[in-house]
Amino acid sequence: MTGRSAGLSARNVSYSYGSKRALDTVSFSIAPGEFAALLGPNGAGKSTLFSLLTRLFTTRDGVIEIAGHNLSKNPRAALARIGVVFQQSTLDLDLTVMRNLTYFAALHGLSGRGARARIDAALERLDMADRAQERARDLNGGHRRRTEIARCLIHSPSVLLLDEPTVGLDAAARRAITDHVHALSRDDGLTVLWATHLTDEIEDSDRLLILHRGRLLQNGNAGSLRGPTSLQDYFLAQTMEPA
Ligand SMILES: Nc1ncnc2c1ncn2[C@@H]1O[C@H](COP(=O)(O)OP(=O)(O)OP(=O)(O)O)[C@@H](O)[C@H]1O
Repeated sequence: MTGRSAGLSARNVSYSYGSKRALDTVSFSIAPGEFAALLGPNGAGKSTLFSLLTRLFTTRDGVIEIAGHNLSKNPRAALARIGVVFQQSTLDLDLTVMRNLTYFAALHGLSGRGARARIDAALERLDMADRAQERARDLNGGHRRRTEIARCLIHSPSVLLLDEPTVGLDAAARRAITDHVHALSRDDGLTVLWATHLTDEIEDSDRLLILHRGRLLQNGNAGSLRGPTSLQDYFLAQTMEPA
């Protein structure tokens, strides 16, 4: 399978740092148009999984497929289909929003009018069009994040990976960003994997993946999994350490 039809999947993926097992036979599959929340406490293995999905690290244990491309056999094609927002901001603070995005477009071989049209569309999608000429340094944290999300759309990826993208933001900015990214999955058919440890960023219709100590404890519809319990209580019950 190729193209937008295949979403994101991991099959029996494991990873160790020396003798420390950080991921243990993790398997899941996220369909196009699906928003999957990867929920786990600190140290669960979320960043390790992101490092494998973006090929910062590689493993021989397990198979990762992105938009139908096997990541270890066909890394170029697979990586071309993902848009990534890392935990740490990677904007150049001295450049304007537009220059940051133009630079990124050029890295993907996009220039001229075609690039400009994609950049304008991406900024519009994140309600950032009127800030295109502002310096990144002058933006608040929420607008910087929205710039980064717009940037990761420019090359028309089919899978978005966001590693705790709301860290350090206030409640209003967090809400704006979670709403924007939910809309990207629902309305544009993007496959989204969103790592977080904050349950209020997750909607009942989302797929919920609970990762704890490197193992995937739950994988299913968030509303069905939590039932009558609040997601926060459900998550705590799943991951509580014995006293
Ligand atoms: N370079 C490393 N060497 C040894 N152990 C590591 C290394 N990086 C991470 N770990 C361990 O692997 C496990 C998973 O870490 P990871 O950073 O993937 O978790 P996380 O869910 O992203 O946590 P956080 O939310 O704190 O970023 C943890 O027990 C962590 O201590």
